[in-house]
Order: sequence, then structure tokens, then C-alpha cells
Amino acid sequence: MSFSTQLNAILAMPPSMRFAMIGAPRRIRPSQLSLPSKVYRSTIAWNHDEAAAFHIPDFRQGPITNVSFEALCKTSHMRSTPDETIDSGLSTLFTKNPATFKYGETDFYKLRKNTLLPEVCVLGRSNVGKSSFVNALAGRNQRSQNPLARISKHAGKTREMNTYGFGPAPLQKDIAAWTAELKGQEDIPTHTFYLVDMPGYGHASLQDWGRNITLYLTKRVGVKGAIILIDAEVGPKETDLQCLQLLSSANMRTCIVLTKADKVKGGLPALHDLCAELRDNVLEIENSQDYKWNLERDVFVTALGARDPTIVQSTLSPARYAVARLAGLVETNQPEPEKNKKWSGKIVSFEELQYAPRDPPSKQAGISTFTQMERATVGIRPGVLSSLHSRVITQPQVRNFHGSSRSMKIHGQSSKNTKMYEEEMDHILDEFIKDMKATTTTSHYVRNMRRKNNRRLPRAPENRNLLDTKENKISKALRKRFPEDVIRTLAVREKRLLMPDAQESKSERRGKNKRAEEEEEWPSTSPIQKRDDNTLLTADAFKALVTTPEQTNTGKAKGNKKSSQNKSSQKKSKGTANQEPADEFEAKFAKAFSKVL
Ligand SMILES: Nc1nc2c(ncn2[C@@H]2O[C@H](COP(=O)(O)OP(=O)(O)OP(=O)(O)O)[C@@H](O)[C@H]2O)c(=O)[nH]1
Ligand SMILES: [Mg+2]
Repeated sequence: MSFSTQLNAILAMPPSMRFAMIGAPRRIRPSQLSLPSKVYRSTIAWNHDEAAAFHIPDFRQGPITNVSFEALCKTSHMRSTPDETIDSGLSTLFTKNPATFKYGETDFYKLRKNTLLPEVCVLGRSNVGKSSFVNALAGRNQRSQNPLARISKHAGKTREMNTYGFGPAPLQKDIAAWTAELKGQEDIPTHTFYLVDMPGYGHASLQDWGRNITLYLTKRVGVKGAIILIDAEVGPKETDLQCLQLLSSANMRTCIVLTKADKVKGGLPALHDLCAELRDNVLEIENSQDYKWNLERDVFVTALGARDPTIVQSTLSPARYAVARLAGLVETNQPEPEKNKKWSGKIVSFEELQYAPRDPPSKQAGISTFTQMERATVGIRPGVLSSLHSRVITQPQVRNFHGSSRSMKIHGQSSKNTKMYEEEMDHILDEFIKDMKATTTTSHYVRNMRRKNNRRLPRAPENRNLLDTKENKISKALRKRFPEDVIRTLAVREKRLLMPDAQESKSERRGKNKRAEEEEEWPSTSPIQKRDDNTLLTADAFKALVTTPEQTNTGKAKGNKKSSQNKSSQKKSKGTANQEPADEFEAKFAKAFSKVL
């Protein structure tokens, strides 16, 4: 039966009967449901050839224009040679000497010192693609088995400030010069610049990360610029604007990179709208301050999730270019940003801060870490590498941590202005940090709640350690010193535990109200009663040990009088060591106690 007669027969049948002729539908495999790659690719409405970046002129006036990669490179000294394209030149710069992980720190103050290499940090909301960006720059595939930075589809993967070394290795003579100069105070670089992958802010972030990021932006000397990644699919969020505000307040040279452009459905017009929104936001930030923030006017776009490797590659080269520019490795023709004429001492120019090299001794030596060929291809600013190791800060600085603080002269800056600046800065930092959520993931939440509850629950007195740690230590030392008196020492320790003075110090520590609550909850037990089953120290043994013969012989009234006297003297004296020892052994204990103290 031919296919057309089969088809006619099927069509002639009532629709309900058609399945009987064709047979039951086979199970559809999930892969068959997915769109063919051609359809998938057609959802990438933005064609990378149309724009490598968007130029926002001065963030004030004029239309946003598309910039092709060639046009972008024309603003710099980057030229392709006949046998090598700019793409491959940049690729050489970033990958010839493989990028490596250097160190990761959660605590800013534990970061290793770096005064030699420029640092560029990568900021952005969690899951925006910071680590993917670092991997891509290093030439590691998103799905690579051996990624440089770990990525995840779940937010909050990167939890440390991870530093990666990028670029060509220094020459042996550079290394020798550094080794002699630094004398082990700092790691000898193995690359040309550092890229710092930061933990993300926003969802699944911790306040502590925010605190450390702000410290990094305001205090780290080596930092030369920040790349802020913004998700092109969702646009700038409140936290992104706060981060921009923070970067602006720190007067940090900043470059905006849009990520996940492959997910943008609206194509080029949607990206234009996004840039316009960003321009408005930036304008608002700039208008709120009286100095000019050093924000790059090109907004770069990446699409690292695109299935077509040519798209990934074509968005990668501009991204590499952006990073190299921030690191000071690309010489641009663009006019230098205006100096603040109205500078009030409020903000220190980042350029002033970072580019103030003294006469490098290596200048004469002509130290270079690049071959001439590589340098010519990627347009590395001549002398950049050779002067890296001799960079000294000679201007007023906000960032003076992890680096040289040799020159701290603040010209024309009154202390009042500095104070104002600090207050303002504190406020901005607080706002930024406040927005970092303290707990977001379920496991965090559960863990924190458990900890909180444990803290709230009063512990049973027998488990409580009523003595100070210091006293405990002393008691331990005494037991060691008088091993034959262990039982008696323990008894005296228990007695001291019960002294109102010890309890007073406890109540002082915890707060009287809280203690009252605890006593209510555990009213009938005392450490002695609870230790009845303890073979080392029973209640009777304790009584026999700590009750002095005088106490048993003297009358009740006398004893009461004595105890009240004791109480009043205890009230007067704060430390337990000052109390009158009740018997010979206690006297020995007290004597040793004072010795140990
Ligand atoms: N479609 C698409 N997905 C991307 C792109 N960049 C990153 N991703 C994906 O986004 C997810 C998050 O990437 P990460 O690089 O871990 O994000 P992150 O900003 O480092 O996240 P945290 O470390 O949690 O702050 C991963 O599943 C990536 O595959 C992109 O350009 N396009
Ligand atoms: Mg990450």
C-alpha cells in the first residue's frame, strides 16, 4: 500500500478511530521534546556582530550607540598583526601562561599582601555568573571537567574572595629583583595581574561577605578596578544599585558587564532599554555627589551560556579587553577622566592613588615580562609590566591596607572633611551590608535556629560551668600540683562554686533577669545533689571534707552570725581569692590560688 493511499484511508476514518490504524503512540523520550538546536538558537535574538559593547556617552547626553569590537579596539592602541587577530592576541594574554588559583579568604584582614600586581575584582549578585566569567577569561569551558573557579546553578556557591593569577609569567630577572627587594614579605608573582572572584550579594549571601567586600573596595591597595556583572535577563536590581553606589562612593574605577545575554528574548532593543535604565540609575548616583566617578562608558555584553561557541568566543574577547583595560594593560586613546576641580578632600582619585610610580630602577634594565611580539599584538602599554613592582603610593589614600603606606600625606584635606567622608562612607557601607541577607538557604536557617535555641535554653546546673574559665584552669593546675589532695581540692572547688560570690559573678555575666528565669526552671537541683552518684565525691564525703571542726562545735547562732559576717565580707570583696579560708586546707588552696594568679 502506497503512502498516499494509507494517508487517504486514515483521513477517511473518524478521528477517534485514527489511532487504531496508526497504533498506540510510542513513549516520547524527553530529549525529543526539547527544541532542535536551530529553534533554540533562534531564541538568541541578539546577534553579537551588532554590538560587542554599548557606548553610553558621558552617561549624560546623546544616544546609546553600539560599538563593534573593531571600533572598540580603535580607541586603544590595539592592532591586529597580519598573522594574528586581536582575538588571538587577547587569548594569548589570558591563556598562554595558564591562569591559576592563588588564594581564597573570607576575612579581608587575612588576605595576602600585594603591592606588586594590579588587582581587578569581579562583583555581582549571586548566580549572575562571576565564576563563569573568570573561567571563560581563563579559557576554561563552562562545562569543563577542570574549571578554574567552581560554578553552580544554585546561588551562593562562591563563599570566599578567591584570587586568580592571570597573564604572562614575569621574567627571571624580575623575580630576582623582587626577591631581593621584598625579602619574603610578600609572595613573588607568577602572573601579570590578579582577578578576584567575590562572593555574590543578594540571595543566599551573608552579611559578613558584604563587610569584607566593602573593606576590600575601600582599603585594599592593589585593587585597580571593579567589574560589576549585571544579569541582562533580569536587569539591575536594588542590590546592584547599592553596589554601584558603593563603588561610586569608593571612587572605584568601574566597568559594567551584562551577562546571560543569550537568555535575553527581546534582542538588541531589549539590551538598549537595559542600558538606558542603567544610564538613569548611574545618573541618579552621580547627581547625588559632587565628584566625577570613574565609570567606564562602555557597557560590555557576554553570552557565555550560548550553545554556539562562536557566540561565546565573540563576547569573550571584548570581556577580556575590558579586564585588561581595567588592569592598566591596554593603552587607550580615550581622554583621561577629568580631575575633580571641586575636589573637597572627600574622595581620593583612584588614578592618583594607583598610578604614582617612582622612577623604576628596572626602567634602565628594560625589564619586560612579555615578548615584543605579544606586546605589539595586544597593545600592552609599554613599561606597564616593568613598573609594576615599583609602584608606590604618593598621594592621599583611602585604601592603605595590604600595601605600602609609605606616603600618607593628605594635601589640603581637613580632618573635618575626612570625618564627614568617613561618616558618609560608613552609612553607605551599612546600607550595603544590611542588604546582604543573613540566612537564606534552608540548611543555614536550620543550623542557625538550632544554635539560637541552644543558646536560649538554660542548661541544667550540673552541666553548667559556674566557675570562670580562669578559675577552672587554676583548679586544674592545683589538682596537678597536689595530686594527693584531688578529692579535697575538688571539694573546695565545689564549695567555692556555691559561694554567693561565684554565683554573683555568674549572674553578672548572664544578666540578673536571665539567671532568675533559669533558677525558676531548675529550682530543686544543686551541683552537690546531682553529684550524689559520683563515686569521687558524694554529698556526705563533701560535708565531711568541707565542714571544719569549729563549725560543727560552735552553736547555731554563732555559726549564723559568722556566716552573715562572711556574707557581708563577701559582698564587699569581689574576687573569690580574697575570701577568708575556712580551714587549713582551704588556706593552702587560697595560698596556691594566689600564687597561680
Ligand atoms: N545562559 C547563561 N548562563 C550563564 C552565563 N553565565 C553564567 N551562567 C550560569 O549561571 C549559573 C551561575 O553561575 P556562577 O558562575 O556560579 O555564578 P556566580 O555569580 O559565581 O554565583 P555565586 O558564586 O553563587 O555568587 C551557572 O549555572 C552558569 O552556568 C551566561 O552568560 N549565560
Ligand atoms: Mg561564584
